[in-house]
Amino acid sequence: MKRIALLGATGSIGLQTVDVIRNHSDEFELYAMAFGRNLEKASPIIKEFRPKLVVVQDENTLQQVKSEFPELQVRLSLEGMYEAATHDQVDVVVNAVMGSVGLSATLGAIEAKKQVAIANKETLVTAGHLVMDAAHRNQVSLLPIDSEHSAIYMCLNGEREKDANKIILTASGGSFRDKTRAELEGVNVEDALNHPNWSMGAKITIDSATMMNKGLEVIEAHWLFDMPYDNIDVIMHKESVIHSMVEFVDKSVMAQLGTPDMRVPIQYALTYPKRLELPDTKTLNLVEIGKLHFQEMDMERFPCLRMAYEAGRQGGTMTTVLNAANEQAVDLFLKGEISFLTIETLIEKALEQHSIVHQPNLETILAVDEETRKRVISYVK
Ligand SMILES: NC(=O)C1=CN([C@@H]2O[C@H](COP(=O)(O)OP(=O)(O)OC[C@H]3O[C@@H](n4cnc5c(N)ncnc54)[C@H](OP(=O)(O)O)[C@@H]3O)[C@@H](O)[C@H]2O)C=CC1
Ligand SMILES: CC(=O)[C@@H](O)[C@H](O)COP(=O)(O)O
Ligand SMILES: [Mn+2]
Repeated sequence: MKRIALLGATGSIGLQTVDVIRNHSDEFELYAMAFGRNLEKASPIIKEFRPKLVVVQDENTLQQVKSEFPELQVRLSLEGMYEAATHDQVDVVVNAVMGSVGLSATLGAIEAKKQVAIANKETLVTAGHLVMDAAHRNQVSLLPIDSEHSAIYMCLNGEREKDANKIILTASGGSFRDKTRAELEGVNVEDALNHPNWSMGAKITIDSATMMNKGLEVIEAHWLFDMPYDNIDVIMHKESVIHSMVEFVDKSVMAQLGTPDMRVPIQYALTYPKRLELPDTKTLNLVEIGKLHFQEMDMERFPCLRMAYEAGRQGGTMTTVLNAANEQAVDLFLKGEISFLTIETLIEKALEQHSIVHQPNLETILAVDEETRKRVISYVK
């Protein structure tokens, strides 16, 4: 029985992880869970699984949980997530919170030598060198949940690291794939949240529409698979059937395919190296699909992807700024305070105005993150 600490339990990945745990209750126990403020979603999970420890984002939510579940141990905020992630009864930490707020829990879990299943890509973008250094020191392997990285992990299974030549990430194109830049002028939040293939949380759905999601995934792949940026390609593949590919030194290419269902990579990260049945997911029917399409990425149409490659190549705190500026700008867009195209303008400005710090420690990363968010707000208020 694996005891799981699930961070971000009320989100899109969190709820699908709960589903996986429910379907394999003989293999997994939900020992601890963290969420923000969504008690409506958290309450039924607590009732069903009776976790030993629950972490919430603020005092008000903490009081509500305590009054509904007086016997529960409830903790607050970042310290609480750290406690859940490092708890001596926990075997596996699933990090499915949104944003760089997940960083200290990831680092804590690694130092505590937990198995870490990571959906929280912002952790790797903001501080990939710290996370990977901790993982190597503690001999902890990070099991990716992000669909592309799970696909790459599967393609590399049993291969020698040095035989992999290139990673090819596929991009769906998001909600505005077929729009020109001029047509993006008038788009609204509702349109942007309408992803063609995946049902996901709001922030990542906007990232997908700006193509920043793929940019973050390029940086995530760089750290997870120790691959230089020049050897990571992105291609447009609108069907999201091929989740990603690896080209080897002999030009053989391995791809991982499946219908878009995040429970597949979530479950694989929990069961690796074995697999378990996933009965209610759709079988891939290539004959029904008929054709798969591929297209080169246009860096002028998708400047967020260009900025992510540039920030990744510059390294140091540039990716911290990229991530924090993006999180802040997307938040402003979701609140209706800026237009869709202003997201990329704000990120570009924050990157231009930042003086890089090389090999930043955790303190510097947290400071740059906070300062960048404030700066982005100051550009519009
Ligand atoms: N959704 C998907 O299919 C995919 C997601 N990912 C990645 O997985 C991560 C999660 O994405 P997704 O599930 O879509 O996001 P959601 O927005 O759906 O969920 C985010 C979760 O994090 C919680 N949360 C947010 N801030 C805090 C905080 N300060 N303290 C505690 N909990 C917090 C939320 O709580 P509450 O709602 O209660 O406030 C919620 O449970 C992201 O990094 C995303 O990029 C990667 C690949 C696919
Ligand atoms: C499901 C998943 O992993 C998302 O990150 C997905 O990749 C979004 O798709 P695009 O960013 O390709 O639109
Ligand atoms: Mn992805």
